[in-house]
Amino acid sequence: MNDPHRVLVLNSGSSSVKYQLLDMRDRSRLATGLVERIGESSSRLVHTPLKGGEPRERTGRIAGHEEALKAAADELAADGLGLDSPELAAIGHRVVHGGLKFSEPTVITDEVLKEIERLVPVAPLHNPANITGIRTAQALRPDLPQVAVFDTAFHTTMPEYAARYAIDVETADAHRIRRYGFHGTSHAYVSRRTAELLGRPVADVNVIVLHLGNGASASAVAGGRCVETSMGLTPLEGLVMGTRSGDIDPAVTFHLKRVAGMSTDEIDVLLNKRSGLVGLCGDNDMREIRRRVDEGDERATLAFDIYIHRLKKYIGAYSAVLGRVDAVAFTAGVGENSAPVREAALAGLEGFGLAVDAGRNAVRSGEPRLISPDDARVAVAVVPTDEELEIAGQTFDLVHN
Ligand SMILES: Nc1ncnc2c1ncn2[C@@H]1O[C@H](COP(=O)(O)OP(=O)(O)O)[C@@H](O)[C@H]1O
Ligand SMILES: CC(=O)OP(=O)(O)O
Ligand SMILES: [Mg+2]
Repeated sequence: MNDPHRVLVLNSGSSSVKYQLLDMRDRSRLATGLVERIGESSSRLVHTPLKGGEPRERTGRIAGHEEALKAAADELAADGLGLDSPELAAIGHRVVHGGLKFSEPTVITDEVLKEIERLVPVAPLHNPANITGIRTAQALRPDLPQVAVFDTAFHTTMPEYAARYAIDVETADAHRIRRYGFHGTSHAYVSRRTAELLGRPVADVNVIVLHLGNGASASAVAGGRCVETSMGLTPLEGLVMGTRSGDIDPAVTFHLKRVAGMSTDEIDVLLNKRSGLVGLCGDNDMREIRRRVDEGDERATLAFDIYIHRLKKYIGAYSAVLGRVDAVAFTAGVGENSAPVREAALAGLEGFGLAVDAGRNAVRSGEPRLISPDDARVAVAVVPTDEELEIAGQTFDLVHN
């Protein structure tokens, strides 16, 4: 009989769950799925069996993450890929905040789960969903190893001068306040794939990775090691995001408290859920924003310009941090799909050796590709991220060795 060779990956977000079942003998996907708008009346599950069969969609309220995972398990079972299969080797979980303790993929024990719970205040949108995902999976297959792969892990190589905030050292250390960074699985995968695309060893290549999804972050990766990233103690710092403000003067929060009479919780919701693109123009989907920009909508245009301006500042800053940049790589929903964002982000940066070829930029493809002109000093690439494949690989390596 075959050794167990399948890995289920769960990527539980604040209001969605993405899942993939992979066969690790050839790293192929057996099924993928997405449950979105969890907790709303308009929840939707889309399940795609990849070895025969059409995508299936289910709509109607899915109350919480536990129900979402059970629905996903039912869909897998309907394809003969149920979680009860002896071929399943492990379940891999994306865990957003791993704090200082976790710099490697980790088999989840009660201790590990406790530490992930302790970190809820610094990843309030993400860690609770990750914990529910782990508990539900444990209940379904208590005998299987469950592995946590942390968003923060790749950033633990940041030098102290990049990771430490310039605040009182004793206070910072007492509360473990420092910059952790997130989306690390994606930054690691994309920087590696970018080096492959250039046909050069990772160790020789300096890359700026722009992970532009609903959450968004930039990283500077020197020879495969992260040296700087835009998210901080929590996934709120840095770039303008779908619903998050990114960088602001921290005194804005005191002002909102003292002058506007807002509570800490209200400010938290304002900055995490009612800011960024949605706060600026009412939409957080870049497709819709671009449609409005093309129609001359002023609020959407200003939102787009603010988004691009912030991105440009980070590209400039990370060019200085790296000293020599070999490539800029765009990834995640916006980075992979929005040619106007890529074009605008690099416009005027010829002095940095950065340029986009309009024809190449317009090509739609799921493959890693260059969009810079042949004579460009710095390569510009679109590199689709695959957090699930990366998590599956790390999970399988850990339980197999
Ligand atoms: N064709 C497209 N053009 C522009 N933006 C897109 C397109 N497809 C998706 N997006 C953007 O990608 C975002 C989702 O990115 P994704 O990486 O899936 O985010 P997350 O993992 O944070 O949910 C959407 O909110 C939307 O703004
Ligand atoms: C850490 C983070 O922001 O994740 P996401 O983009 O999935 O919200
Ligand atoms: Mg994402």
